[in-house]
Amino acid sequence: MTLKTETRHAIDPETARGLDTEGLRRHFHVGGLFTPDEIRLVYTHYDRLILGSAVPVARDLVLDHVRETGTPGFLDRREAAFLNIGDAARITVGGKAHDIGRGEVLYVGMGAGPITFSAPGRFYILSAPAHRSCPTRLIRREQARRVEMGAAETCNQRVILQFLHPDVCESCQLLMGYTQFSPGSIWNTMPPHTHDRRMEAYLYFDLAEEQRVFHFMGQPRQTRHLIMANEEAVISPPWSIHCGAGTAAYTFCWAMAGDNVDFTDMDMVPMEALR
Ligand SMILES: O=C[C@H](O)[C@@H](O)CC(=O)C(=O)O
Ligand SMILES: [Zn+2]
Repeated sequence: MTLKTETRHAIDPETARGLDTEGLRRHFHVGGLFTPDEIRLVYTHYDRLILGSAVPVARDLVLDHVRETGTPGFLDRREAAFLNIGDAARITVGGKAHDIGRGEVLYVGMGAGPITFSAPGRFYILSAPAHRSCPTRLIRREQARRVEMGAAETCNQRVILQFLHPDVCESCQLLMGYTQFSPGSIWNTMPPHTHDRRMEAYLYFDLAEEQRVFHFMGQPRQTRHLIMANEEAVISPPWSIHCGAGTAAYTFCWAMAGDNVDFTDMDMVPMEALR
């Protein structure tokens, strides 16, 4: 079987407060992605966002029927985005081939049909329910919206590349992109924020094997941490902050689903409010 799907239920912040490390990881940390010749999906009950991976090596991988969605085809009532974190490869959707380089994103609209992933791509999968069909589109790095943030003195100089963003590519509710650091900068999203209107998921990648990112979550006055290795993901509930510091440089893909697609709609948490 080349498709493995796991379900994560949504939990409330009071329940999350009482969890130990293992419990927090069971609910919010996602390991085991990027297994060769498999499609792995995590169906979350946070805005029904699905995240996962497809790593075709010896053969093409096809994403079509996923029992958890209750529809004959995966994209019948959903939209998706695929980020290639591997070498240049091909994704075929509805008979059309898209050559997708490293760091590029393919947006696929509702109803586009089965998706075929070809080697040597290493694909991060994101999908959310959709209510209409937006055009399928390959987005190159230079087409993404660039937002420069932070400073070297605060170890958080970084560029946010926004791919699924209203100014770049139309979607129903998926907003996504990735953030890359300048050498010596390791802090993402500090000071942090919440956005109760949208959940978020992070995938940490381009992190050296022996390095880790300390990812922070929880309500602003009840913070917890999760230790993340390369190519591991974390689910951020709408009530949670999401930020992190690495022991070395890394890149992370952020993705959101929910009530709006306004990237700047955040409730900033001043550092003095954190506990
Ligand atoms: O809601 C937005 C997300 O948390 C991320 O885009 C933040 C981020 O990439 C960063 O500050 O580096
Ligand atoms: Zn956020």
